[in-house]
Amino acid sequence: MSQPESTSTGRRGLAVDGVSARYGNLTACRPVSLRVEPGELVALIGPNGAGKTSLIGALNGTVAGTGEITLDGRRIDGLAAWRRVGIGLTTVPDNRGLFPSLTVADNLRLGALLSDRAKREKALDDAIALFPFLRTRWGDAAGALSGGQQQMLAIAKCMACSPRVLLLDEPTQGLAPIVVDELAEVLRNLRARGLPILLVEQSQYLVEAVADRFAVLVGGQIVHSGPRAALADREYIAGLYLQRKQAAVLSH
Ligand SMILES: Nc1ncnc2c1ncn2[C@@H]1O[C@H](COP(=O)(O)OP(=O)(O)OP(=O)(O)O)[C@@H](O)[C@H]1O
Repeated sequence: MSQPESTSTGRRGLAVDGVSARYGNLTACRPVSLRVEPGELVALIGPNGAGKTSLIGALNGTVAGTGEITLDGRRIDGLAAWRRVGIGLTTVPDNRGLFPSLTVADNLRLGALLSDRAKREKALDDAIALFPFLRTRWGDAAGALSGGQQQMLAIAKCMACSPRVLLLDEPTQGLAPIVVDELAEVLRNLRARGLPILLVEQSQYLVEAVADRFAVLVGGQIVHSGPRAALADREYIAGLYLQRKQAAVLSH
């Protein structure tokens, strides 16, 4: 990975320039560039195995990668994963990243641990304010919550880290449509607060409900990007997914 963390462009939000993701000799995602501005929700869609989760991993530092990642003008690609979280790059992983046997309270406290000490209590209070039901489940094991409530807790845990950007990997997995609507409302609310959000999602329903822009990742490459309105051309988007069959999906 490239080293400097100090370069400041003065530009706010998330800037991704030529970021790839690798597992040893396997390239899961070729160099990708994208921007997520403050108050913007960008969706990354694509077929299974396209490299979406791997790209999220390269951004948050849990998967090896190359390229430049800049958050609010600060280069972070040379930093360890935990330091990226401390700076404000937070992820809700596809498995939600909760500790099921710990209480709701302790999951949130763990989330807040990486936020600046002086801001920790306020970050925790803000996270709970977003999801008031959490107070009623404060002492319950996270694993005892419904799937939808666990997803909200996972987002609240990230909010307790005082995020500057939120990465969300397939949050609708296993959720009933009514819960997906609630999730859409939560994401719109976070976006309205100015938080940049990068959403990886298979559900076109959620993407159409919340995204400002989208990009299609196929075979580890962005093959198309556009405003939300362009998603209406479902036949075209579906055709892009099919390119997967023709593309050399992974290079070794
Ligand atoms: N830990 C790993 N080690 C080796 N290869 C991996 C690993 N994780 C993913 N891959 C490979 O990288 C490629 C991209 O996978 P990835 O999970 O990033 O795709 P995806 O677009 O998120 O797919 P899905 O929507 O099914 O989660 C796949 O071919 C996958 O087999």
